[in-house]
Amino acid sequence: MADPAISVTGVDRIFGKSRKQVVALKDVDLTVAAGEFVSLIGPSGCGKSTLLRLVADLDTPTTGDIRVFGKVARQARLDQDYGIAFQQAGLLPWRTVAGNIELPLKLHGADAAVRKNRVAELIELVGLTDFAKSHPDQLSGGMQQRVAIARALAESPKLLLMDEPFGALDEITRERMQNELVKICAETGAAVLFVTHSIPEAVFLSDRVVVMSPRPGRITGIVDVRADGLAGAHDRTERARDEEGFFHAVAEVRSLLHGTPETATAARGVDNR
Ligand SMILES: Nc1ncnc2c1ncn2[C@@H]1O[C@H](COP(=O)(O)OP(=O)(O)OP(=O)(O)O)[C@@H](O)[C@H]1O
Repeated sequence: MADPAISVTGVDRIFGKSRKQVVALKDVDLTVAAGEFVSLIGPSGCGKSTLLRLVADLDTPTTGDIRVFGKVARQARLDQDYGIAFQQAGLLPWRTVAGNIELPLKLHGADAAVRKNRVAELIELVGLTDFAKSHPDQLSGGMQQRVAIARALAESPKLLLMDEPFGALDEITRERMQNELVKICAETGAAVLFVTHSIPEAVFLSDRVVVMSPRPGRITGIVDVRADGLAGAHDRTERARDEEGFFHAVAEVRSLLHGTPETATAARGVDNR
């Protein structure tokens, strides 16, 4: 069987020493299958970003093991096995839309013709063909975020790590971006680990929603949205937002977040394949 996109085994992350110590993550085990969309949700400070940073090898666990497509996290980073998109689009203001998307390809030595074709493909994928020559300050927040997503996809990663990429957007733009992300994932087959504070966003986008508790950050339950009758994340359409299964999954995530799991939810909470 193919290696999972991510496997996190027995991970703790403790910051600082002795009395000033912060146990940001404790006993975290999580597997994200190839092509699977998994969201992390939990109160502020529960360690969501820390977990994402560990997977991206921007930080190192105190104990435990992290693999990305079967490789240690550092090797996966060196091999550019994933794309990253964070809340701030982080675009270079002096480069055009095309220039920003092209950057990772340029840094990694792709030749000019390859870069040109790939950038044109990506700009079309995120619907910004008319803005290829614009600069970031000429774009709305949603458009900037689309550029950041295109840039994260530049090297066709089979995994995307996204930390509240739509957190700064208004509700309408946010829903539109969620719909686009579903389409992009269906087209690219990429797995996603996605941090969010929004329950409906997590449910709409994900195959599974991982609920975390604060201090020390642990996984308290996992809601399999497909078990509520929704299509897999790649096949979701706007209509899913009105389905009964959607509301049921939202209620399950909410009850786990508030620490009042229903019996069924608690049973499903240990489902971590
Ligand atoms: N470099 C660091 N040094 C010390 N403590 C840290 C560091 N990074 C994170 N922490 C602590 O670890 C805990 C988890 O932080 P983290 O940013 O992962 O939470 P989060 O769930 O992403 O929060 P939010 O939803 O507010 O973004 C917090 O208590 C935070 O203060």
